[in-house]
Amino acid sequence: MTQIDHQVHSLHPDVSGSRVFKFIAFLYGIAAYLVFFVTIVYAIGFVMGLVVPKTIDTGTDTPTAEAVIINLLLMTLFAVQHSVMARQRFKAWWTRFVPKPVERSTYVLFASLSLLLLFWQWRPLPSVIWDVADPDLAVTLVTLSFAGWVLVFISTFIINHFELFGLHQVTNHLVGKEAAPPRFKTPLLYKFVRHPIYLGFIIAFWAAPTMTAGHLLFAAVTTAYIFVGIALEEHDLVDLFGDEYRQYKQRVSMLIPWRRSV
Ligand SMILES: C[S@@+](CC[C@H](N)C(=O)[O-])C[C@H]1O[C@@H](n2cnc3c(N)ncnc32)[C@H](O)[C@@H]1O
Repeated sequence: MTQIDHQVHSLHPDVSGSRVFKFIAFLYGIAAYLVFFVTIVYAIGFVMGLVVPKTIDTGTDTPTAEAVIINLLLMTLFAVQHSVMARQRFKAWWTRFVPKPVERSTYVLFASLSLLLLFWQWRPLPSVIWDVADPDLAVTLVTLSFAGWVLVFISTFIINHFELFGLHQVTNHLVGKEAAPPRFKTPLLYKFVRHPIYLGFIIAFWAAPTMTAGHLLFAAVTTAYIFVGIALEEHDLVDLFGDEYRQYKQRVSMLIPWRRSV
């Protein structure tokens, strides 16, 4: 290091290890988690058409073609943000600017904000595709949709809820604990399907007693995106865990427990 470099370094010391930074990072992690939590709870109301002021079937009246384009753009924005920011190469690049301990929280925050934008700007397409008349069947579908959301929540805890949403990372950083390297796990539900969280989303989105064109567009595009997301995620998991993950793929089905192929 030259004399000048040394002086510059002394003027701008690395603050990421300081106690103040650790505490601010921790508060940021909590704030990002709270934004995520509000977003996911809102998502349940948005998709199921319950309680929240703006649902998948309400909002500004928009001509059909325009509504489809706006909705597709909103879903594409979420998909691109969510997939690009999850890739190892992107993480390696942007942790040059974003401190590593808050990388996951920042990802969670951006994903939540792009979803909130989607909920806010989503245009309804009210044509009814199906409307279940039988009250028992309608209640069964609503229950199934709730069960899908419950499956999502339970599965996040089974795989590691607090690490998935960044709280684990900022807490470890606060108390000065080294981040553990990622471990391959197949706890409980992961012994039956490789992607219980995504399965929960698919069930929650499709099990609807009244399916409008807008809801159908949402369910179809998100399901297609889930399959793309699975391909990208599994590519990374094979890179990370090698044969252990390859064998898991052969042993355990993707989404449907009794079907090997999916
Ligand atoms: C949003 S979670 C979704 C997990 C899974 N795809 C599911 O649907 O339940 C994505 C994170 O879980 C990690 N992951 C997925 N399966 C895993 C496994 N069997 N063991 C460890 N980590 C896993 C991925 O690397 C990724 O960081």
